[in-house]
Amino acid sequence: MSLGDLSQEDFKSGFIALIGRPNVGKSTFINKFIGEKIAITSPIAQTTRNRLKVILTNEKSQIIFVDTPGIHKPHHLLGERLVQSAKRSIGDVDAVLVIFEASHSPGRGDAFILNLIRNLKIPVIVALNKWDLLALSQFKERKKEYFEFLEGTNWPVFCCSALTGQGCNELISEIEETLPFGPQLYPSDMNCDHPEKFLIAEFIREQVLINTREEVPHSVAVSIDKIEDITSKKKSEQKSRTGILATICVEKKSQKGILIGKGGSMLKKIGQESRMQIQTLINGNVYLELFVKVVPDWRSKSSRLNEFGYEGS
Ligand SMILES: Nc1nc2c(ncn2[C@@H]2O[C@H](COP(=O)(O)OP(=O)(O)OP(=O)(O)O)[C@@H](O)[C@H]2O)c(=O)[nH]1
Repeated sequence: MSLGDLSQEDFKSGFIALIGRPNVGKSTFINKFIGEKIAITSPIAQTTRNRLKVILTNEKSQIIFVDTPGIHKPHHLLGERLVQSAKRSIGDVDAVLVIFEASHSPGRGDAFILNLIRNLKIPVIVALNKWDLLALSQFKERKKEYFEFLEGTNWPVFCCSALTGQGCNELISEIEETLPFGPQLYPSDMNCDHPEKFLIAEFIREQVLINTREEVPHSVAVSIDKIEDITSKKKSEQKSRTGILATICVEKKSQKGILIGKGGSMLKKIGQESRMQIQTLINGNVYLELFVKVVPDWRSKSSRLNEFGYEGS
């Protein structure tokens, strides 16, 4: 672990918040920038619930990305907390990367975000993401629509794809350029401010979202009950192994049934797929045991939200 040369005068460092409607690709950008999977992504909106800081360090700069939950009109207490959390992030950073989904023309939700950041006193960079979904014949028209939509802002605009990486290097150079001069704030080998336990829970939640689609989504939370070294003492079986016990909490009995699936098939699939991801994260073998518990209405209960780490203001 090493900190950069703090006396280096031309080093740049700072925090940049990723802002955008749910599902625009904020987490996919973060993973692409870092070159490994840290933030969870799924086709279901509002995957990101906690503020995750992801750190990208090189010889010239340290960029600290603050992933935020997608901004939208809230429908319940969890939704309100997510939007509060995203708004709070904007107040604490050196710059904002606002992401729009270029596969659609700008709409009312985008205008809501634009109004939120229009008068900010910090630099704003615009990413028109999912550019890979556009046909060549749409490029010119879509660019024009967004330039009109952003009129009067003077913000730099990048057409890119967080999925393919198109335009991402240019975006990183612009962010580096924008950040203030300052010392390295985190060690060079640290790329995330959340403990592994949190990431493990997020990987399991991601597989629940991907595999159950619309049937369970937002009423799921994962708690990690135990992580222990279960490496066999036998000389012939000396491969290191980590045992993980986790509970998936849902709001309704019917959701528990969906999660377990016929003969336990769904839970088995979720377990197998999240285990693969966790093994890559911790670089070792994993034995994962999952339980499903019904906690009625947890999203509307303040104490439960705090327990799962969704802090209020
Ligand atoms: N085709 C394409 N798909 C993308 C791109 N970026 C993200 N996606 C997909 O869009 C979906 C949402 O991406 P996320 O990164 O989870 O979006 P998010 O903004 O973090 O979502 P929330 O956490 O819900 O706010 C996933 O299925 C991604 O694979 C892109 O550049 N091109």
